[in-house]
Amino acid sequence: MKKEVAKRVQRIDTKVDKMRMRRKDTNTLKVKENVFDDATLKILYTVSNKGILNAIGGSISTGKEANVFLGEGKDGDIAVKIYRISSSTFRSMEEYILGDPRFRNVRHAKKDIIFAWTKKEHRNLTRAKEAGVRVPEPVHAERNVLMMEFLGEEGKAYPLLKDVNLDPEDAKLIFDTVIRYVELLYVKANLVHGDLSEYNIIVNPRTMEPIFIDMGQSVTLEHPKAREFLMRDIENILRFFKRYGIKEQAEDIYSSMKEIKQKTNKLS
Ligand SMILES: Nc1ncnc2c1ncn2[C@@H]1O[C@H](COP(=O)(O)OP(=O)(O)OP(=O)(O)O)[C@@H](O)[C@H]1O
Ligand SMILES: [Mg+2]
Repeated sequence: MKKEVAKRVQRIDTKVDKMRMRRKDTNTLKVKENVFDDATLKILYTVSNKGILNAIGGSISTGKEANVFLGEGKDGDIAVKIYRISSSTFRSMEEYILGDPRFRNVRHAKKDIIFAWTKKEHRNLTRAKEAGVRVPEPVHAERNVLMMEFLGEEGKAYPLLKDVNLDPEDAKLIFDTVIRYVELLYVKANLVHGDLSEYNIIVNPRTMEPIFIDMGQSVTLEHPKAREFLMRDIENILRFFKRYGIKEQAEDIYSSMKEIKQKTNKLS
């Protein structure tokens, strides 16, 4: 048993080492920041010991705050989203803050915020799923590492909505589903995505099914800006689908959702 675990860790280690090597090659490499700092490596060991992640593979994406990798889970491919603890902006901040006794705990605080954020994304995905919204199935959150269903085939991620060629019929179908999901989130899950756009919707190219991703910033309706975020989400969607001849008004969509919400509340 121990041996097996060691083997798994070794596989993760080898992959990490490869990543490190590739880090030198800034052109091919997408991992610019220290994703695999010691703390994160430890987390990868932990989830490896728990049997959740067997190996970590190639980079799927490098974002502002997180990197997404293909991973090998218990039952096949999973997506591994790693929030970077040390971002470059934070490092320069450290220079000013470290050594100042008032901020003795700031590094700790920053970490805690990232961990809370990761957990929140996991929880938001669960909540969205329970409301009937198609999202990547959350697998596990550990510190700054979120593991979830990999949306893709044979190691290749499905495209984002922004990169899919749509005929007007598919566009209308996807649009209707996206609006239905926004409504389900709002009415059933009490959630607003908060960063919804063609960049955070994945499309299964075979079924043309839209899938919402990136829900770390999603807020509950108690949030003071929930309404503002909801309007912005709807407007982003309308802006994207305008090119396919869809010309609805954000206000109308919002009013209709609000009405349904009020009716649902009265019933319960
Ligand atoms: N479950 C998944 N399956 C396949 N690909 C995914 C999955 N989740 C994310 N991706 C890919 O990784 C990219 C980045 O993911 P995501 O949008 O969640 O983070 P992000 O935009 O980098 O976050 P931030 O900008 O806050 O750093 C997506 O655009 C998508 O291409
Ligand atoms: Mg994103």
